[in-house]
Amino acid sequence: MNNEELTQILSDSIAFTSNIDKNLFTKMGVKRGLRNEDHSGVLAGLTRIGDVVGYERQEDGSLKPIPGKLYYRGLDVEELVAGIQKENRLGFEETIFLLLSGRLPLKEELEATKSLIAETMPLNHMATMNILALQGKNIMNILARSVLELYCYDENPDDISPNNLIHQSINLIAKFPTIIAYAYQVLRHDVRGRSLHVRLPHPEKSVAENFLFMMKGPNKYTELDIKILDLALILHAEHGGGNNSTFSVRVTSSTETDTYSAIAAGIGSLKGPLHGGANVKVMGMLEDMKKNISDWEDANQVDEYLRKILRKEAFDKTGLIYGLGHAVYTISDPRTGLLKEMARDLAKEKGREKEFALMELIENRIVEVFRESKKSNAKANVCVNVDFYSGFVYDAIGLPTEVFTPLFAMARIVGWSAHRIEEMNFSSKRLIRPAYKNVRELQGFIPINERK
Ligand SMILES: CC(=O)SCCNC(=O)CCNC(=O)[C@H](O)C(C)(C)COP(=O)(O)OP(=O)(O)OC[C@H]1O[C@@H](n2cnc3c(N)ncnc32)[C@H](O)[C@@H]1OP(=O)(O)O
Ligand SMILES: O=C([O-])CC(=O)C(=O)O
Repeated sequence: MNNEELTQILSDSIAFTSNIDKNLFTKMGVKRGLRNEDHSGVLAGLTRIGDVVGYERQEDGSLKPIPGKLYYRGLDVEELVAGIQKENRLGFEETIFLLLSGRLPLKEELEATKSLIAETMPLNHMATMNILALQGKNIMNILARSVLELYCYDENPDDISPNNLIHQSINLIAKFPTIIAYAYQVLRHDVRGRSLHVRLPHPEKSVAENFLFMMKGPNKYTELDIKILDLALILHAEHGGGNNSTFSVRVTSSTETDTYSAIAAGIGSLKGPLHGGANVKVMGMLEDMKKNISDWEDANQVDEYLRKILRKEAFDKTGLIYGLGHAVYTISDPRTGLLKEMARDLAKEKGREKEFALMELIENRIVEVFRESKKSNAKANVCVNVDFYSGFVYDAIGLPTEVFTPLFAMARIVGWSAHRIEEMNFSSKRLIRPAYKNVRELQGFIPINERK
């Protein structure tokens, strides 16, 4: 038997070995996807960091859908954004302090946070050379490998004292933009044959501006580009303990492993198209739609294309409309509205109003088409999620698709850090170790000469 034949046998066995009847979950009281029958998440922990609210529990136990709310350390994110915008400031560094410390910074604390982050952004020479040498086309993969590489440059990588956890968190938060920008520059050089630019981050610039500077060079971005990137970073920074990547970080951290291993687990999770990878898929879906409908203002054509996706006849044929649906939000994702309003201004500045109007039309049609196509077997409420507009925003500020999901990681590293610190420091902590019910019947050992 050759290797291919053996692989085929093993691959054919998957249909049998992985077949677990959906009804068994209900019968045995096992929560599929750690979700209750009403789609709400099984409570897996307590946190003081983020709160994601999409429904209210009624006295009779049923869920009442409500407009989505997101809180960072008890502060409504819409209020945080409005406060920062009113004072005409950028806010990502303030969000970092808020999420790590639990409160808004005083003026001098904010200034110190900005300086510390900017000063920590540069990579040392060896780390730069090693990251530049990493081969590969996927920047999430390169980011995970780079994070594991940083373990080697840390004198105390396994020290889990609170002080060292903060030190490591700041280091990773500050270095993610640099790693991502350099990884993209290498890709651009290797794959597209363009010059290799390794720009040093500037100690006076914000995270958002430094990222644009390292990606695009001086004078290649506008004030609005910086502002909207900063907003996107604020909005992606944290999403409670239950989102898949943060939960992965918490699960991994509960073994008391090192920071780099735990964060690499989060990156691996976020890369998936059902989670952070959806922003790339949304743009692909939009491009495909633009090619396949003749009139971008015709709601009937938009509806028909969306129906085709749901019938697995269009785009990636998975039957999924990317940027739609959420495990918690029902009526709205509060981040989508905030991003959309700035995206509207951006579309105007960049002359992309026609595309923005198409996105708005899709947003207006998507829920109805979903409901009518899915009928009774889908949950009653769906809304567009944050990934729906984020890809358009990044594209409009001239950032390439390869960095869309890494940008999500560049923000979420803050939430991951806060959750890792909480997971390792709450007084009644326990190793996270749920159970799986085995539903395989027993088999006996058969001597090798008697097997058929
Ligand atoms: C930042 C973020 O991570 S936000 C999420 C980003 N991901 C996406 O945009 C990918 C598209 N969306 C989805 O896949 C889903 O909506 C998820 C995974 C995000 C959330 O799903 P859940 O709330 O768990 O819903 P659930 O998986 O229980 O789905 C219920 C039904 O609706 C369907 N459904 C949910 N979302 C979608 C969608 N976007 N397109 C098509 N069908 C969908 C499911 O296939 C399922 O149908 P079924 O009962 O016939 O099997
Ligand atoms: O909460 C979730 O499941 C996914 C999400 O929106 C996020 O992580 O930002």
